[in-house]
Amino acid sequence: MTTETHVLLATLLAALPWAETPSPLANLAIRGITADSRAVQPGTLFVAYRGVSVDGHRFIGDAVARGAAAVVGEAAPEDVGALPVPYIRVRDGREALAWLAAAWHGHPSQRMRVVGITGTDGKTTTTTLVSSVLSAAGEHVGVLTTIGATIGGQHFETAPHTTTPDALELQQYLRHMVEAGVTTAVLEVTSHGLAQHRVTGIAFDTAIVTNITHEHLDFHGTLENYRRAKAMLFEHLMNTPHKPNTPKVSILNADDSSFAYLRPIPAERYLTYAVEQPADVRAEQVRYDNSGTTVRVASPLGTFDVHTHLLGPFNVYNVLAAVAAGIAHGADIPAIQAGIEAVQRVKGRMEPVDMGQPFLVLIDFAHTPVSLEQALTAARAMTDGRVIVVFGSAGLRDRAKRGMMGRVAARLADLAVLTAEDPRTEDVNAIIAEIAAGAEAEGAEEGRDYVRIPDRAEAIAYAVAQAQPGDVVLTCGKGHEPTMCYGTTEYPWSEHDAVRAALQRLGFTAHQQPS
Ligand SMILES: CC(=O)N[C@H]1[C@@H](OP(=O)(O)OP(=O)(O)OC[C@H]2O[C@@H](n3ccc(=O)[nH]c3=O)[C@H](O)[C@@H]2O)O[C@H](CO)[C@@H](O)[C@@H]1O[C@H](C)C(=O)N[C@@H](C)C(=O)N[C@H](CCC(=O)O)C(=O)O
Ligand SMILES: Nc1ncnc2c1ncn2[C@@H]1O[C@H](COP(=O)(O)OP(=O)(O)OP(=O)(O)O)[C@@H](O)[C@H]1O
Repeated sequence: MTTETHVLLATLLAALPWAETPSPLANLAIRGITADSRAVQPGTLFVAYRGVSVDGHRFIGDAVARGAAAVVGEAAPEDVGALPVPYIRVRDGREALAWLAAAWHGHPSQRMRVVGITGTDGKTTTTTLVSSVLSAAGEHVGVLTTIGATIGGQHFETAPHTTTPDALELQQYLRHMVEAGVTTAVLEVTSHGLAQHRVTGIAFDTAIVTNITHEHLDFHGTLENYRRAKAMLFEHLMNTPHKPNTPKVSILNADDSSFAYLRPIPAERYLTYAVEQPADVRAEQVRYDNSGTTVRVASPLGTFDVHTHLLGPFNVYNVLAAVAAGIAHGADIPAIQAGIEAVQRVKGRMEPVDMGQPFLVLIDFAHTPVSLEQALTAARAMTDGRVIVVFGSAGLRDRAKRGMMGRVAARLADLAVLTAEDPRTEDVNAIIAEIAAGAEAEGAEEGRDYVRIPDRAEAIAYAVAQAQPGDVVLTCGKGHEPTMCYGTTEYPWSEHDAVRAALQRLGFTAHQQPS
């Protein structure tokens, strides 16, 4: 990343939270920062770290040959060898990159309020609800989720299959927000992003957790590591600068097992939310009707009703988290109610597709055992008929969850259509076999309770063709995603188009606005 401007190396290094050397480097002009040697241009600061698949230190020579002005790395200088440019050793290259990126962009997170939302399931939905509540309360909100970034009314697509961008890109978004007059940034933050220091250096003011369950253990190794990564968001509260009149607030789900783990992490204010346990923000009563869900909330502001168009009992939790965020930011009851009500749908999350068919079709993003269970339970509550589910499991990701998802589907769906979900370089049939093994362990029988149709468009067509009036068809795991990965290629994909095409094949043609 380079620009016409430059920043002195000393200024950048001063942002590192540990002492860095040397004054002779003070006046070196840096024209850009990158961790990718292929992006180095003359004057760039190259940051080397030990990556997931390759050691970035291997590319120092390449970076220097392309004109790097200086190199930051984790390795001891004697292991790097003699360089014609300054080498600055740091304790952790990724961490250093994050602070350098923040400094390069002028620490934008220190110039607005920043809300971070983490958890296994419900981050995107909660981020959407929180931003709507804060907007209704008069804040100028910038948002970054899996679905993309929204800044000053403009939408930006982010990279496929990623949520939390790399530190340099993320800081660039934050700077853009400041320039666009954003007063509050609401960021969906993943455990990958936390563990890889993509959000390190961001001055978070409010941290929210949805829940912490089984996911991404392929990446983190153990549940303990996964929880530690999530905890980093809460540690960033007190480890980053305070802003005037802005307390550091920790918003926790008192019904979730993460509560005991996250509560000891220091903050200036705690707000808890729950349905079951006592909590600051508590659902006293939940009513479902055709237009959505009404929750009676008992809170420090008093007791009031909020109505959401979102479907599914789990959304009660997402709504409660957003109410708590509103309270933390000083929103009044009407603003909280208006903000929750304003969210009509979240793309690809329990989203109905209505082309006049006599059964319900919902597009959902559930891709974990817990979220699949939640989605199926919610679907079951919407019908006296059958629940038909279409889903797969991603290649090169957490294998343990495949069988677990098969078990969940066998227990909760009347028919499961097992299909592709980004197989990547794995064999789609082998992935489906692992899901099927889980389903069979739960007593499901192929042909009766589940079928295998690897082609996802065909799987969806089959599912809707099986539906009888009153049934619910739920397609899980792709949601909003615009591509599907086979091998190493991302092919265009639209779950919405696939569902609409399947319904058209059955003769349903009523027009629905594209989502
Ligand atoms: C597998 C994985 O975790 N990869 C992440 C990781 O890559 P990495 O930098 O360690 O990659 P590497 O290939 O080992 O390269 C090491 C270093 O060598 C450098 N290099 C490499 C080649 C070269 O010629 N020159 C060179 O300088 C690279 O630029 C890099 O600095 O660190 C990068 C910086 O943080 C991430 O962008 C990248 O995410 C990849 C793109 C990815 O797909 N991540 C997914 C799994 C992800 O993070 N997903 C979550 C959401 C998950 C969910 O909720 O479902 C997300 O937050 O997006
Ligand atoms: N609070 C919740 N608890 C459990 N499941 C949920 C919750 N909220 C949503 N879900 C389920 O998880 C799916 C994904 O929702 P959402 O995109 O909001 O979560 P996410 O954490 O952002 O996921 P990702 O990080 O993969 O984008 C939904 O489609 C729904 O099935």
